[in-house]
Amino acid sequence: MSTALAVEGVSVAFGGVRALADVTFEVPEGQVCGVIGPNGAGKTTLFDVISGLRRPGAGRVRVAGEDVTHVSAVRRARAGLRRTFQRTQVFGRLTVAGNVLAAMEWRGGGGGLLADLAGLPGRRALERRRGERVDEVLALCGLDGLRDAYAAALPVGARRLVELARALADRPYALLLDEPTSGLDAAQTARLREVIAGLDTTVLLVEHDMGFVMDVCDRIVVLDLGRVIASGTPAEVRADPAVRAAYLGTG
Ligand SMILES: Nc1ncnc2c1ncn2[C@@H]1O[C@H](COP(=O)(O)OP(=O)(O)OP(=O)(O)O)[C@@H](O)[C@H]1O
Repeated sequence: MSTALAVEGVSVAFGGVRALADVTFEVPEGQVCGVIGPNGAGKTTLFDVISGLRRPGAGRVRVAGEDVTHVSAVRRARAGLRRTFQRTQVFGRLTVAGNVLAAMEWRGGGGGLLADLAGLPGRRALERRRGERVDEVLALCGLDGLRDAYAAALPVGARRLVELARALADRPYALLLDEPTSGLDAAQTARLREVIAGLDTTVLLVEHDMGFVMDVCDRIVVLDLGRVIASGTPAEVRADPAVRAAYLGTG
């Protein structure tokens, strides 16, 4: 199995605070990996480093074997590394379907104004394919009933699913999900679990809901004070005394 994401000896310091200290782990292609740890453990900083929003003081990030440590966040996203945020980022003035369509169009390839004017057959075929993909992704995320609703009017749980649909729209290589269940009700959480289980995309997720993490993840990395204190299958991590002490306070 090849490695989709690799974090190698990554360190980040904010003044005297070591947010990440020599963090190393890998996520094999197609696997779902959870990152857990108490508040301030460094989870958000790790996501910022992997997605390219923050340069590490030391270490490397590889995506599909390529060293992307010095590649911008936008170029990483264009290459198929997608991220959702703790605070949802959707276009409130667009409908749910419009949001998903916009996520497919931002990469370009539509042919631009000239192609629009000429109404090229290729462009029409492309639009039809995109329309079909929008429908597919909305159905996958349980949003078909909200297709024409404006994103701004939606409750937070539905907005989160719109963000997920946007991230999935053009079949990303890898997905980083930041607290994906926060704001979701039980039915939406169950749907999210199904969506993640059905993906063949590599997923790295930060999540506080332990039941969810244990359920959906193939492997889990545990951070505490910027260090990896354990990693392994959910069962291994659950049984690890260091994890119980640091994270669950039951050591
Ligand atoms: N921009 C910043 N400036 C200074 N310190 C920061 C900054 N961002 C994070 N830190 C510190 O780095 C450490 C790791 O923070 P980070 O937000 O990555 O943790 P986290 O695991 O995501 O926490 P939470 O679960 O609360 O979101 C914390 O001690 C935090 O206070």
